Amino acid sequence: MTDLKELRGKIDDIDRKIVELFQERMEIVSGVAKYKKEKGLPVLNSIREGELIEKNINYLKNKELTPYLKEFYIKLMDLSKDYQRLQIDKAKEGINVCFQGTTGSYSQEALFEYFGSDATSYPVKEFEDVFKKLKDDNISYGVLPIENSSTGAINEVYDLLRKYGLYIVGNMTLKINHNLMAIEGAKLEDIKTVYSHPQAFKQCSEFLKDKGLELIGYHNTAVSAELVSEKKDKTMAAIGSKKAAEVNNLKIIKNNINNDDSNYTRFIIIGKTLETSDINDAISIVFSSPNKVGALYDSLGIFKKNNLNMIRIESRPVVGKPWEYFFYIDFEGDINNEHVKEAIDYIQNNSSYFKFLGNYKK
Ligand SMILES: O=C(O)C(=O)C[C@]1(C(=O)O)C=C[C@@H](O)C=C1
Repeated sequence: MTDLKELRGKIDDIDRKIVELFQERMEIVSGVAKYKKEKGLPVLNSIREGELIEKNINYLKNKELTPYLKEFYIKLMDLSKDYQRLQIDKAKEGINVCFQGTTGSYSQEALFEYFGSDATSYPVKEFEDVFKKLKDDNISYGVLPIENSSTGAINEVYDLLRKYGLYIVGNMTLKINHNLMAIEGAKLEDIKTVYSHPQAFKQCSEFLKDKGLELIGYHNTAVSAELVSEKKDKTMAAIGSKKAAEVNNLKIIKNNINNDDSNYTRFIIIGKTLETSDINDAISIVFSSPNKVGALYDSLGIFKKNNLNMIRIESRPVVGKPWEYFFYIDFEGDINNEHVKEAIDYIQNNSSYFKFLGNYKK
């Protein structure tokens, strides 16, 4: 009879190999989790599981083991899925993102929409602080509003994108519903002063006009709500999101006061490095053309020549050079595409200033 010790010795040798292979498999599975997270794919793929079980059963020489091997793979892939979910959750938890404003601001709402509610959000006072804060090792990304569908570009953010060597790595659009809010018991007739971001005043100009209200521009809609809540003054109101009213214990006196019901703000996500991925389909650049006949025309023509769809153009003045401009262009494309490279090379070589701002998902 074979010695039990000897058999166990053989099992130990096999197990060591299994552990090595198990570890190797789980490391690959972790890569699959990363890919699935980026593409927004579900962890479970029943078709792949079925195919994998069938294929591996075919490798079996001892067919008596079929149900055992089947069970083994079902359990193995359950563990694989558990591990993938853990990796995805860990990646979300680890993300620290900075935004301008305070709890309840639209930027924070955009941040949670983009990164998920497990992300840790850090508020800062000014737009520029978001850029500065990204120098900290523990902050990975920043979220900033870049344009509104009713009032246009947020110029300060455009200017800051040139000043700092950071990249646009994503963008997201949020529907903005502004509300007039005040402390409990206050009525519309009591309100004399309204605090909010100047952009919000513009977006609610129809509602605000002819009411004799004093409008005081503040850093941010949510900071305005915070102030009104602190002052406990019935004559003061703020304009901001429903969330800002909730977190500051304010009552909404009038909801949806924006001029246009389809009021959207587009936010950009900025990061420290250029992030490339095969799902990225939008590119942002900024350049300034020499002040001579046809220079801008030629630069823009290169997009048509390369069959690239321009989606946005903004201009900002070059301070110190009257009537010279920086042109910000967003166009569809992926940085690895030959036509994109050709267009970018042309603009770079024919501009007095050029900066690549990022390649991200539209
Ligand atoms: O291939 C995949 O899509 C995986 O996620 C890997 C794996 C596996 O462990 O083999 C895990 C979960 C899926 O349901 C299918 C297969």
